[in-house]
Amino acid sequence: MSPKNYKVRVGISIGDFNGIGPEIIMKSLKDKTITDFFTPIIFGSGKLFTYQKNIFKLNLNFNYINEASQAQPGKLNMVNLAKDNSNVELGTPTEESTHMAISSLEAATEALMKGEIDVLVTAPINKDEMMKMGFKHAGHTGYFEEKFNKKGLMFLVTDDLKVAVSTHHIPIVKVAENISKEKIKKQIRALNQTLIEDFCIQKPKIAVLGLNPHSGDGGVIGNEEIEIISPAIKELSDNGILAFGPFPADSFFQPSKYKNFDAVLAMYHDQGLAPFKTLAYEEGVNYTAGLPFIRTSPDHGVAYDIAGKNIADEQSFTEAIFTAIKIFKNRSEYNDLMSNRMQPRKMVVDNGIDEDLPDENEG
Ligand SMILES: NC(=O)C1=CN([C@@H]2O[C@H](COP(=O)(O)OP(=O)(O)OC[C@H]3O[C@@H](n4cnc5c(N)ncnc54)[C@H](O)[C@@H]3O)[C@@H](O)[C@H]2O)C=CC1
Ligand SMILES: NCC(=O)COP(=O)(O)O
Repeated sequence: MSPKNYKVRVGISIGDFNGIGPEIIMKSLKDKTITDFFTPIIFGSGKLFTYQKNIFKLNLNFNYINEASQAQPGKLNMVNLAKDNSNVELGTPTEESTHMAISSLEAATEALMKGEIDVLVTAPINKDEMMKMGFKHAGHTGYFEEKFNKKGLMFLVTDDLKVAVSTHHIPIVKVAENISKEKIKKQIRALNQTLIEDFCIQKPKIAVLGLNPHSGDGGVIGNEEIEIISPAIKELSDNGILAFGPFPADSFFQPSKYKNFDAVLAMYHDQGLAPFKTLAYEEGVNYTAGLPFIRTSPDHGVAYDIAGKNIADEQSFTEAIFTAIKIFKNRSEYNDLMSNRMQPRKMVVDNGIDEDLPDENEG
């Protein structure tokens, strides 16, 4: 078990440095007492951050290191991935900034897998530019799934509202064919498990949204609710998981409804993220649940339109850091609790996050 005063080592990948990544990272770390709470380890470049900290008039001092294992508590550690000057063109992605985004993510992920950092917080990337440079995934989620050989669940969280999405970054025309009873069952189990293990909610109540308008209206506007979603919910609730629905998505996000549940499973990206970002934008955190390692990020993108203007709000990034730390501590406590249980009472915990979920058909 980590002692109570253990300072979690928070790895930070910098994303596209021509977006708002470095600005929100530095603003999140600007308070001199921040290292009392955790040990930051940025995978970036000293010269790049020195240049940008002057633009944003921030007074930070970094401890430059060659690898994460050299990080020191009490300091703003920076793994210096590039010794030369970087050409900064705030507001425009370049080959150089995209290349650095990939290097930073890869170095941070390696450190995470080697145990040199405890959690990873990723600053926003430009998926399109990364894919043009050979990166295989339309986002971090797919990248981590491949790296960790496990299906993750895109889970957007605040204290009050938690929304997961059944399909991730795929075209809308592919959504229906990527929804299945088995997949939804596994995702609800995964959601149930992450709520217990990572968020300390003992008996989570989970709402599931329908796919079609009015949840299909008895089948006249689509059959996925009748054939796929309702049977999945029924099987799980027969087995003790508190899953409810399918609810029509258009009216679900009234406070009097969503506040009755600990989390929501939406069927596709914008069905879940549009209401989430409307209700919880500043403090929203994107957490990739169900993986063996902890990764969070802010709930926004590279924001090229405001890069360099010194108006980017760092709150979501700060929340991403503290959410990752909280999950790390909750998970450690949960694991301690489970491993200390007396043998006869030990349950086999089906975390429901089987590796055999079919890949989303992105093409
Ligand atoms: N985790 C990640 O790596 C994510 C990456 N993206 C990528 O970002 C790029 C741009 O995506 P958009 O849809 O334009 O979303 P965006 O989040 O970058 O921007 C949407 C609007 O929100 C504003 N905004 C975003 N973050 C802000 C902040 N911290 N403070 C103040 N205003 C903020 C922007 O100025 C813009 O007007 C795309 O390439 C997308 O793939 C988008 C979401 C997450
Ligand atoms: N809309 C969420 C998003 O784009 C972030 O995705 P990912 O990079 O976490 O896969």
